Amino acid sequence: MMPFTELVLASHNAGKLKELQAMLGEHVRVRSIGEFSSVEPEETGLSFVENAILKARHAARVSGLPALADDSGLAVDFLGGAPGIYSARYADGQGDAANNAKLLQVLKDVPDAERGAQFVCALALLRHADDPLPILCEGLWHGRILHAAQGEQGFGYDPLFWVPERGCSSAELTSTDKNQISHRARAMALLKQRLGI
Ligand SMILES: O=c1nc[nH]c2c1ncn2[C@H]1C[C@H](O)[C@@H](COP(=O)(O)OP(=O)(O)OP(=O)(O)O)O1
Ligand SMILES: [Mg+2]
Repeated sequence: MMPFTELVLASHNAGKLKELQAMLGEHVRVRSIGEFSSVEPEETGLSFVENAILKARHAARVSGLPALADDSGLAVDFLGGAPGIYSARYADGQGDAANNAKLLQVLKDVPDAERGAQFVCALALLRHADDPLPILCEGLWHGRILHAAQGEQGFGYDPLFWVPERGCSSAELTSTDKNQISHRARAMALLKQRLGI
């Protein structure tokens, strides 16, 4: 049984919000943090989990509702896991296109066999701002970094992420397909188990 009827999604990323809403919308009334605040808390944590908790805590505090946050990113093997928790800030806050251009440039001479990468997603659910025991779930999605952007769907690094099990980039998947196999989908499946929904 779902322990509450309404929750706030603590993300300012439209692509993420759409995916989370699609995965959760039939179970609970989903609100967006944008309805309550436009302030984005600084992501000062040193792990996905810490950042997810601090975003959820902020959202729970300003909304008075249970809050779910997603902290995610791309970990590239050749780069020792970078950009990782700094994925959104990889090109110094210039946005997705600049992040993607930088990644392609950095990996320019790296052969296919060394272009392995994983998307990482940490979800944190706080029942209230002072919840001492957040529910934490994570998901990984293994793939490879392409040599050029491919596809128009999704957001962020999707056009650069080759999905071996589908033989296309993540930006060439339909949203329905991506939402069944992605890092976020895996983390969400665990969260649903925890919530009994
Ligand atoms: O499925 C994905 N497909 C493509 N790219 C993705 C995905 N999932 C995370 N990413 C990238 C986007 C961003 O560069 C970083 C997340 O950063 P992250 O701080 O968690 O999110 P954000 O700043 O965009 O929004 P917010 O913090 O308000 O939730 O990883
Ligand atoms: Mg962020």
